[in-house]
Amino acid sequence: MALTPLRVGVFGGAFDPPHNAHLALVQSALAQLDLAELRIFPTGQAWHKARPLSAAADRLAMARLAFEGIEGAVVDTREIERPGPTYTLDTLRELQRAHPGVQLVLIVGADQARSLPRWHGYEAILATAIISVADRALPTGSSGPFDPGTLAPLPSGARFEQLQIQPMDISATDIRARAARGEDLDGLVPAAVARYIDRHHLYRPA
Ligand SMILES: Nc1ncnc2c1ncn2[C@@H]1O[C@H](COP(=O)(O)OP(=O)(O)OP(=O)(O)O)[C@@H](O)[C@H]1O
Ligand SMILES: O=C(O)c1ccc[n+]([C@@H]2O[C@H](COP(=O)([O-])O)[C@@H](O)[C@H]2O)c1
Repeated sequence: MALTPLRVGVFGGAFDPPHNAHLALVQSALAQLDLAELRIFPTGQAWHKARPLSAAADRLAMARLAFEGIEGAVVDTREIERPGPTYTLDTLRELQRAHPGVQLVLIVGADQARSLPRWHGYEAILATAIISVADRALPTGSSGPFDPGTLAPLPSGARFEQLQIQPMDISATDIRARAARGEDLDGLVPAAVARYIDRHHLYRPA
């Protein structure tokens, strides 16, 4: 009888800063996706983002404050430690080598799911991991469910799962702008992250 492989969740992000929608996503993934654990990867060098990220040490410290109290969630430093541009495929391959036989479940918001064909090694990623997609509220207020059929090309054998979360109109971009104006971040980031941003004067104009 074939044993069902253990499922390990993979959730990456700039986390500049981590916010309450990230937290909801992590909690929903652990509740819904039958994961042995969920590994969270602050990005090293985000080749796909135009703006430079905040220091890795700050993003890592905030990710630890945001996620490490959650049972089953583990903050993983390997993308920050790996030199060169951060490619998710490298992370998936490293995890496969370290934990042969596990089923990797890559968790993304709908915006990132739609951009998957532009990711490095797109077809290999879809051959390696199940993609679990959380809907993301669009800034206009509309929230379109992600449809894998709209991905072109869609490799045969690609597997998708939907992750149910309450759509939350929260983005790190908006939080950085609010912090720059000296506004309160209550309800947008965990309290410990808000204190870290304040103490380290993150996102303030120079
Ligand atoms: N409000 C949200 N709802 C659903 N998914 C989200 C939300 N915010 C971020 N995500 C997902 O979390 C992952 C990491 O996101 P990231 O750290 O880039 O946050 P962000 O808010 O999108 O940041 P930025 O505004 O700086 O681009 C991505 O897969 C993204 O789709
Ligand atoms: O590997 C890639 O080519 C790739 C392209 C775009 C995004 N990603 C990953 O997707 C995750 C979410 O990206 P972002 O921009 O929302 O922080 C993060 O872990 C990125 O490293 C990865």
